[in-house]
Amino acid sequence: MSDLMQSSERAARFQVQADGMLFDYAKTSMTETAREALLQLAADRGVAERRDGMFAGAPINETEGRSVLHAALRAGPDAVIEVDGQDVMPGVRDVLARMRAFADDVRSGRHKGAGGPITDVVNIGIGGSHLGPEMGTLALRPYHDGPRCHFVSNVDGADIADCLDGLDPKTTLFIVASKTFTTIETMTNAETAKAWVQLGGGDLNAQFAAVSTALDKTEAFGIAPERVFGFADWVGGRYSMWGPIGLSLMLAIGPEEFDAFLAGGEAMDTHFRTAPLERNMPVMLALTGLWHSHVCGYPTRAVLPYDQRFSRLPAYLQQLEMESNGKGVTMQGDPVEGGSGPIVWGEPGTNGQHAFYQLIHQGTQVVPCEFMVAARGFEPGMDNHHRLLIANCLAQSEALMRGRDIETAREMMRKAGFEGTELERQAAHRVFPGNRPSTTLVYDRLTPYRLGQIIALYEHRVFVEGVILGINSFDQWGVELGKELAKQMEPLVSGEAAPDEKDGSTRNLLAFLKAIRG
Ligand SMILES: O=P(O)(O)OC[C@H]1O[C@H](O)[C@H](O)[C@@H](O)[C@@H]1O
Repeated sequence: MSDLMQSSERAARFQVQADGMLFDYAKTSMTETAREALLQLAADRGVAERRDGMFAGAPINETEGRSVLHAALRAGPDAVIEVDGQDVMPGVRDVLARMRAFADDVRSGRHKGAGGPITDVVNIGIGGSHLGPEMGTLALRPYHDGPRCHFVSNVDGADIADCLDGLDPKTTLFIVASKTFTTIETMTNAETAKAWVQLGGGDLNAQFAAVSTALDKTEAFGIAPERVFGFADWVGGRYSMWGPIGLSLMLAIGPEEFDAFLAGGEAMDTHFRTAPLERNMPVMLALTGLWHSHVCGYPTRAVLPYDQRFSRLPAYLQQLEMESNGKGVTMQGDPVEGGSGPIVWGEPGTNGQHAFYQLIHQGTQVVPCEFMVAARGFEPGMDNHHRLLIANCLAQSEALMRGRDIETAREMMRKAGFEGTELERQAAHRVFPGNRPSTTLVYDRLTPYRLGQIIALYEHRVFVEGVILGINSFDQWGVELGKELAKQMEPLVSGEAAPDEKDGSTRNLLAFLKAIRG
């Protein structure tokens, strides 16, 4: 990598700029020849055609026979997008208008709970009905001017108990967010919330809203139709924060800022649809990812936002990337060539530097790092913090690339007064192999518009990687088996049924638990 960087043109040739953002992939081992081959692969695998099919409403989610149209949720006022010959946009605009009206009512205090204006909103959902709004709400903290927003997802009672502690059952609004409205975690938490509101003298009718594709089920749960916000099955759960699933975010930041978030997403859609592949940010982010995972063979990648408000971005991207591309078979059901998409993990910088960066710098596995940093923060008078943040981000990618050789380490130890074998031993610990790849995404500030751009960037990146690997990025059959077995397991935990059919380990675990639980 250092050799490649000797070329004075490297940095300019290995970057993509789009609408005020810069994606640098110069600190990788990708050569011009490799990039040409990767671009050829993208063309051969039909990335552009598949992309156009997605935006046109073709049923590219073939295993479920569905279109993939989350982009319709952020499409501008003139868009016409057809599914089975029907324009879906009037429906999209209608539900968005209803969300806006509801958000305005709640935020202005016109829509009240039993105890007066809504002070707190609790989004009850999991997976795609949780991670997006939670990540986005944390990311846009400087824009919050609505009720406080909280998120409950885990079936562990600790989650909802800790959330409700200190909230008022007469002024808390619950949004039950579930595409299917059958997810056991969400339904269990929603029932608990219902009982809590009832016990506390709240107004069940006014203090519950629902977001779902299953309108019969929201009605059966007892949520008034005027507070049900529906969406279609062509919006995948992990791609859904742009529509009704984003209601909690809209309540926190207001409809206008939410519009800016949508506009950012749409701007990235336009870029993705129109920029030539070599200057297309999602395409180059995807090709860099595939270079690392499928050519270099690095099994994981770290997402390292130097932006504290992106603290939940790694978790969000874990679902987006691993639930989309963590599959062993192609669309046709054949084994995936070269393996599924990579393991994604990460933490905001600088925190990670004081924890797991040791392995990234000196461990024997190579972890491609995806750095992100804003040029400016939101904290007036704290630019000293922000300068340090940027400096650390840039220093890490430089250190990963340059490393430190044994001669330099020896020299350091000599200066520190070491000699002989002790000098050699101390020097060995101070060697950094270097030649470790990273990319860096730079943006001005984490505004709603930028958030929209960045999330759409990653969505399209996952799409491109999926197309090239031949994977259907829009189903998730791999989550089913565990759910089925959990259903069978519950009566064994409660003691209603005997675990005779289970394996020895599971029987042993159940017996140990039973001995404690009684
Ligand atoms: O929105 P829901 O239907 O409640 O689904 C919530 C989540 O659970 C499922 O098991 C899937 O793994 C996720 O893709 C989904 O986002």
